[in-house]
Amino acid sequence: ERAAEEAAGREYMRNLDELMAKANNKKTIASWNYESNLTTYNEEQLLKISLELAEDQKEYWKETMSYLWHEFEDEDLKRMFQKYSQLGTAALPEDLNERLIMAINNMQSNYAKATICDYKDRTKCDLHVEPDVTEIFANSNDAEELKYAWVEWHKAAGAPSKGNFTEYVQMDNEAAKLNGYDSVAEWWLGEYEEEDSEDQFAALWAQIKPLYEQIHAYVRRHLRLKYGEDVVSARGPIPAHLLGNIWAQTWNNVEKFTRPFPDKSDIDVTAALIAQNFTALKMFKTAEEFFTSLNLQPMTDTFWEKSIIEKPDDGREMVCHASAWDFYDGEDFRIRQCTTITDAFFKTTHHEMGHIQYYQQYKDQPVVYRAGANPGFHEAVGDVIALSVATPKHLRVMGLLEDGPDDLESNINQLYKMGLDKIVFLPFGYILDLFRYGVFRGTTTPNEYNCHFWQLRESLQGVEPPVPRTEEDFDPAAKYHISADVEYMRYYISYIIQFQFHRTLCQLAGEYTPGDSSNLLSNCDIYRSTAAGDALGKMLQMGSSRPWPDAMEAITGQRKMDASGVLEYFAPLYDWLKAENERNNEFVGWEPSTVQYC
Ligand SMILES: C=C(C[SeH])C(=O)N1CCC[C@H]1C(=O)O
Ligand SMILES: [Zn+2]
Repeated sequence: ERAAEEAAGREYMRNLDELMAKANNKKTIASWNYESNLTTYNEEQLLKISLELAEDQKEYWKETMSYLWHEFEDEDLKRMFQKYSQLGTAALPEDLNERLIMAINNMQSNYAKATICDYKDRTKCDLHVEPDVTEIFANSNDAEELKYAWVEWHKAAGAPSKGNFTEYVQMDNEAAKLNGYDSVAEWWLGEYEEEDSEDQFAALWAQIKPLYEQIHAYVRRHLRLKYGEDVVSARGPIPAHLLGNIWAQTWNNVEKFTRPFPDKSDIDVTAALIAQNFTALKMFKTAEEFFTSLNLQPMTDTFWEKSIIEKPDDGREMVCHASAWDFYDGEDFRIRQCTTITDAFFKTTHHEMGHIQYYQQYKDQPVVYRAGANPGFHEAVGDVIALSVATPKHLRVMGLLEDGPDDLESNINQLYKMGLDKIVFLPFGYILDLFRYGVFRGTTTPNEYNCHFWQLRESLQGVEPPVPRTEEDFDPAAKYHISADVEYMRYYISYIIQFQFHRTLCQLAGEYTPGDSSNLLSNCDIYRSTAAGDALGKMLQMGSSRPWPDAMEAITGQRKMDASGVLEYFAPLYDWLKAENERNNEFVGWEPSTVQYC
């Protein structure tokens, strides 16, 4: 009797999966069209298709739940039914689902359309976050201009979304409850499939914090030397507008005036890319060639046909924030990014192509398994490749860096440059969803959003706003992922596990042996290693068919996420920073901010 039920269930699953592939394809096309051209028509189309699909999903769900799938013997079949038993936002009554979709669309389009005026020419008011505000933070050394741009961007992109954000929280929490969760926080944490995920995330931060405090103290010293004691205090948090990035999430752009050994050759990849006449297309082709050198997949013909790799100049409003898309038909995969010729975008191109590679590797899985082993895995793939690309050794292979010494000082400079990206990002990656968990759980209410956001920014990241903040401001929405309902813990996890993956792949490539200091992990380049590529590809093919510890074990032999990879990679820098901060009698850590924001 039960065997017959399981057989029927298996047949039902096969049909449902085909139906969902077509439904997902239709919805993804509507999303792509809207985000690529934010017209009212495209928004109406997206809403109509989303609501139709939600009604269909409700019907499928009733049939799915009519099977006694909890008692099935086949673990894999049970896993598929379990995933389909999660209706998601489609569980909402249609009117609430419409309110949720519109709240997110309103925030997303406010963010995409937000502009500020030029500091020097206040009549020029068409500066978007990409590329204009990004460039101001990359290039300006004028603390007043940076403060102006910071305040104007947060006014234009953050404050207007406070109402929509509150509506979104209410609707999304309603959906979470209909899916059996107390709030969206538990829904998002459920994607990591472990009872103690929150404790795991906190334990990872405890491992990393000492390293972060050292690089924070070192950077604060050099900013103090540059901007003066009354702009950057000796023992307080760092003002967020001086760190080379509008969100202060990575500090690469302060590298050029804070390097440990300034007289060593500078690795300015941006200048080299421009000198070598790199175009957006050449960046993409170069990144693709790294993947194929590992015996991984090239991009499909449809990819090259339908991706948008530069901001169209037809004056349309669009979502520029880089994204990679799976259209669930095994052939149509796309990237949309408003590429500019910079080192940052060279990294982003590899990052996005890592998503596409994952999509292609798991394209033969049932639709329900076409996802990362956990969300952090999806964000780590491209970054693992970029860790090899960023080495001086590889940059020389690509002719982007002339020959230079491989001595300790150059190595510390290189590690410092990587640390401004990878170590610095970790507290930022951690706090964005610590904030939203509090909001979804109701421990952060709408009249204290900004206060709680900045309390987290100060306590974990050691940064403070450049000017006082009030609850008229809503600074979280000035960050894309908050305005676009994109979970963020995935990046925090990625920046930790990518070093676990890198360490294993480097050993498979014969580029690294633990304990052998003649081949540093930070100088490993897995380029052309099919042994590394095959191991990575095998893990990617699993998609989300198994709990993520199985995927982690498949590639690293471990079943745990831990920061040992990060700490091993940056060990020489950690030692150097500790000695340097001691030598300068630098205060490590930060005292409470004197800026009013609660
Ligand atoms: C490149 C993407 C698209 Se998935 C991105 O959002 N990233 C990649 C690094 C962290 C995060 C960010 O920009 O905030
Ligand atoms: Zn990504």
